[in-house]
Amino acid sequence: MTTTTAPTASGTAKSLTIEALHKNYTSRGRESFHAVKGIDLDIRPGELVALLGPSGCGKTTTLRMIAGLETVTSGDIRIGDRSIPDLPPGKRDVGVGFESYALYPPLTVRQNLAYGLKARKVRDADARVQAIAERLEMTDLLDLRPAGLSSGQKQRVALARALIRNPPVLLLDEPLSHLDAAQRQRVRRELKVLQREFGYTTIVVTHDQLEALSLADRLAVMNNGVIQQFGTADEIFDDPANLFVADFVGEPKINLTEGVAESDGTVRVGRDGRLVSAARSVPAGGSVTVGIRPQDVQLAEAGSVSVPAEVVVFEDLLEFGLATVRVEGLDSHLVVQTPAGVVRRRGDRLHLSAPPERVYLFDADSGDRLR
Ligand SMILES: Nc1ncnc2c1ncn2[C@@H]1O[C@H](COP(=O)(O)OP(=O)(O)OP(=O)(O)O)[C@@H](O)[C@H]1O
Repeated sequence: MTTTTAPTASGTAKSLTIEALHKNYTSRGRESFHAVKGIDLDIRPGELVALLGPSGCGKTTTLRMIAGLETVTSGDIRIGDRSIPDLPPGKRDVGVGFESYALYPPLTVRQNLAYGLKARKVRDADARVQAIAERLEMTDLLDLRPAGLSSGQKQRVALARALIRNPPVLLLDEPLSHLDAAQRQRVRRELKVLQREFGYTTIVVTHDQLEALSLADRLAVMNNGVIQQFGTADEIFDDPANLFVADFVGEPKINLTEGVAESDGTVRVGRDGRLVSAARSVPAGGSVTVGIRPQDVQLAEAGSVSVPAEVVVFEDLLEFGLATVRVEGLDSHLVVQTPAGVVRRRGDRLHLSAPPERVYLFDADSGDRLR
């Protein structure tokens, strides 16, 4: 396997490979907790991967194992060809942007940023501090001490500290969560520019999908200590591996409803509705969970294979509209995205359909995708 690519400003970009990684937290007198359950990830040199998942799914634990802040229960982590679980954190070639990573209180931000560089006798340490501070819009913070910083300011300092060493691998845990909206957008863009420029192989942990989509080359969607799907945003959005991924990724949220597979290959939805799905591995008469994204719902002719519905509420969001509709025989409403300028009113009757490859079917018990 090749593990290096073209030289970048930071030297040579390195791959990051994770194999069968497990973490079992054990503490005396307490039940052990299996937080990470066999993760595999193959991250290309210079690639930015977002680790996306709900609170408690094991994202931070995974990052801490790569950084060496947490021991590995089993499995391997390699940077390039080098296996790192037995190396101390300082020898791993990893830049860590964790908020909790303490700054030295008596030193100013400038001194904190320069500290590691000076310890390694880097000659242009002061110039590098100045340069990174300018890129992250934080020159005004350089002469302050950590105790005087807001949480958003601390976050930018943590990011600067991770970047300043030009590490081949960069690990960022919720790097923008405390910034206000405008700042978040600017720092996000700058982070991406720097990451591209210097070729850091990067993992960003986030539970914010917009952040993940805008930053990442590929997303790893995680739940319950397991990677549920690893792919580009389009792959994950267009071809979700299971019910969890379909439900977790996408805004507005996917419609999920119960359905019954018919012998003619259609799926019954509600009392009178039917849809065509491209899924073939569904036994006739079987109960399934049907998933359709609001963006994929189309209007159909009355009498065609479709789902009759009635508008309950319409929201005009300028760039598009959202119609919430009631379907006879379904417990919950469906949401339909409509093009800009199309106005629906309460009581409007519609016939809904969707392209067959966009009508996702999931096993009603396991949530596995039926194809
Ligand atoms: N030191 C520990 N001992 C025991 N259990 C732990 C320990 N640290 C974390 N856990 C548990 O492991 C699970 C995963 O935690 P982790 O912090 O990795 O999740 P996360 O996905 O990063 O969540 P969040 O977004 O809330 O930080 C959680 O259930 C957490 O309670």
